[in-house]
Amino acid sequence: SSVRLSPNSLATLFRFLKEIFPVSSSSNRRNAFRISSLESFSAWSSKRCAVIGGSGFLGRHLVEKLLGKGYTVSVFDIRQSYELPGVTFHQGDLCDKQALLTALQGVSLVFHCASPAPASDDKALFQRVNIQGTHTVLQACTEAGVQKVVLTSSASVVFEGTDIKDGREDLPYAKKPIDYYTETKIEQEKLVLKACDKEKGLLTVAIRPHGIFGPRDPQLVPILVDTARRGNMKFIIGDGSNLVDFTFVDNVVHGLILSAESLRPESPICGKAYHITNDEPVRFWDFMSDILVGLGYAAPRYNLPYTLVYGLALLLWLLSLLLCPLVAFKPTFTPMRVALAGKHHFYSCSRAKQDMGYKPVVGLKDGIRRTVESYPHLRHGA
Ligand SMILES: NC(=O)C1=CN([C@@H]2O[C@H](COP(=O)(O)OP(=O)(O)OC[C@H]3O[C@@H](n4cnc5c(N)ncnc54)[C@H](O)[C@@H]3O)[C@@H](O)[C@H]2O)C=CC1
Ligand SMILES: CC(C)=CCC[C@@H](C)[C@H]1CC[C@H]2C3=C(CC[C@]12C)[C@@]1(C)CCC(=O)C[C@@H]1CC3
Repeated sequence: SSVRLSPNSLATLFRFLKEIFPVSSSSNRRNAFRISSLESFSAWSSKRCAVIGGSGFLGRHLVEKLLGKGYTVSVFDIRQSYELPGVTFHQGDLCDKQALLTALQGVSLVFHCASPAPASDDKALFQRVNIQGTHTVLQACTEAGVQKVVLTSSASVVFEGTDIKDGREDLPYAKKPIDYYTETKIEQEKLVLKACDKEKGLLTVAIRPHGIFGPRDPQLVPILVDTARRGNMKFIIGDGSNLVDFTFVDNVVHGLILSAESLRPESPICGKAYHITNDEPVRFWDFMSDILVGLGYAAPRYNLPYTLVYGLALLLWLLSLLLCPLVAFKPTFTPMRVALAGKHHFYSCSRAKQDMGYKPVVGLKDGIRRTVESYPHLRHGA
């Protein structure tokens, strides 16, 4: 028979050993070496983590999974959207280093999942939170002795509004990002990957999901249903054949935890970016139709030329900018959404498969079914 030690019991064992064998710096070098090896081992295997942005859609799914896997979780967010036994909430702005330092005490692993919503399109806010804020997060992690940082980046960092088919991570960052959100996600990812420093003991990795959907998602399904309820979901932009990645939230959570657990000084994933998708590109309009029909709405049927819709969206966007001091209106079909709806954008996750053994845990059909079932209040006629 064999004895199994969990990482937590190893950490306890380490504290015990340290107490009974106090190490003096010069007298017992061999012991010091043993103890420091144990210390590093215990730190690497520690299950104390913090989720920045843990009140959000992805963050909350991540927190729930981490708890199920035996992690001790602290959430840091500007708002508290739920309560869960075993989770400590720290309400604060990630640009505030002191507030972060309090939340990061004793934490060895940080998941950074916070960002303003892409729809806000607020340049100053994106710059403050995604760029300056991430800089502050990295400083706080270094000061608090955090060993691993896992960033939720986005596959969109390489998307410029033109087709991407089976895009790999070595594609260059978008030179003309489609919006401020993407522009600042690029800078954020660069900052986090550059901070990876084995000598200083901080390891970082960036996970790039694409089109996350699932229960409690505040944007994809709600925006889609709102558009359908206003009678604007009759048209297909382009010929409807463009393939896109939509990623069920559980698969993103799986990729995030897998990357955290693979992040070690000798691992090939240090300082790198990884696409995490469902690995099942789907026609954008088939995916939208499955969700709409599942919720009792009609699927879009009439095709409109891509360039016409894009041109109109651009015009409306410019008008909204010009008129914003007089009337506040937000067009549903922004140029960014038209590009996302009418172009191919799907990504290869073979690097994640190879370096960390990633494989989606929920298939697309199953993910769509679970998502539709989770929105009874958005059903047609509800
Ligand atoms: N939803 C999607 O399709 C995709 C999302 N992502 C990324 O995934 C991450 C999570 O996104 P979602 O969960 O969808 O968004 P979300 O809006 O549901 O969650 C973001 C969370 O960040 C928090 N937050 C915002 N500003 C903050 C600040 N200054 N200080 C502390 N907390 C702050 C919000 O309160 C919110 O709880 C983001 O980094 C996003 O860029 C990447 C690819 C696709
Ligand atoms: C045509 C229409 C009204 C579609 C409604 C659905 C859209 C709201 C989504 C379709 C693709 C989605 C998407 C994102 C947000 C929601 C959609 C535009 C992101 C921009 C979210 C943040 C990212 O990092 C990239 C995503 C790409 C896909």
